[in-house]
Amino acid sequence: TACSSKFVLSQVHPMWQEPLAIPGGDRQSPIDIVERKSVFDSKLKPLVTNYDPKTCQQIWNNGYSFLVEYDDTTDKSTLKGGPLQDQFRLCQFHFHWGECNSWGSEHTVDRRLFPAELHLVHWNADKYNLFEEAVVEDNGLAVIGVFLKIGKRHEGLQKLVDALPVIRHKDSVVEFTKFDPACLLPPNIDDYWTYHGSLTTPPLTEAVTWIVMKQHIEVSHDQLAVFRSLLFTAAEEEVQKSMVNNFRGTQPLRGRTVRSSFT
Ligand SMILES: CCc1cc2c(cc1OS(N)(=O)=O)CC[C@@H]1[C@@H]2CC[C@]2(C)[C@@H](O)CC[C@@H]12
Ligand SMILES: [Zn+2]
Repeated sequence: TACSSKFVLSQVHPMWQEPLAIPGGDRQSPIDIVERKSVFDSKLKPLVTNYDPKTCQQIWNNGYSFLVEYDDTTDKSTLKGGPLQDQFRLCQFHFHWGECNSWGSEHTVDRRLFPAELHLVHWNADKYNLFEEAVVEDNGLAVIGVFLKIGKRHEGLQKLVDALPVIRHKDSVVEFTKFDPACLLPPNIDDYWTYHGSLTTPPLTEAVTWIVMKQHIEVSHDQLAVFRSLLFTAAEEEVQKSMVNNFRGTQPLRGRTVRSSFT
């Protein structure tokens, strides 16, 4: 299968065609984070997350990943500090993963790939009124990235894993409540890399302050296997396609500096 060690990752085609022209194009994500080239910035503050599980609303398969969506009409689930000047509201989190454990993450660290990557998407509620407004602004979005590794079962993730079979097909949605996304963060969120980039799925807008955690979290092989049981395709389509390899390849750094909050 494609997962045998001799298979070359470059032959894995992401599920959507890269557009020819990209808005701006010199601040695209994801990137390869070269540890020894990242610059320690002592002015970077600790990240402050304040998530209210009661704002968790639903989980849906959007045909690219599955998104756990939060009520972002008030300041109940917020992110501030770190590299951020303003307060951001959590609107959704989702994951990217591979067809096997050899690849699946979007960012890489010294070219190292992880089996999956979690993205917690926030928008700047101090400056804008809606996610859709912020998504086209330089300082509009902040996304926390967390790498996943295969290891012991993640107890907090299991409630999410149990909901996935109900949303197997594209455009399916199910109510999902009282989930605290803080349980998906690693123990130490003070060590991270940060840089200016873009969304990694259309509209690919260059609106994101990326905050990539140095520490990963562990999930079990069986938990990640349930991610792979999802489908890109809608129920009525005759050919069903497994939702795997839903990651974008790394993009040119174009002179950007990656800062680190740790030495
Ligand atoms: C799952 C990857 C995904 C989906 C979406 C975004 C971003 C996403 O991943 S990423 N890696 O953070 O770029 C930002 C735009 C979002 C979209 C989900 C659907 C929307 C919320 C639309 O309803 C309007 C804006 C859209
Ligand atoms: Zn993402």
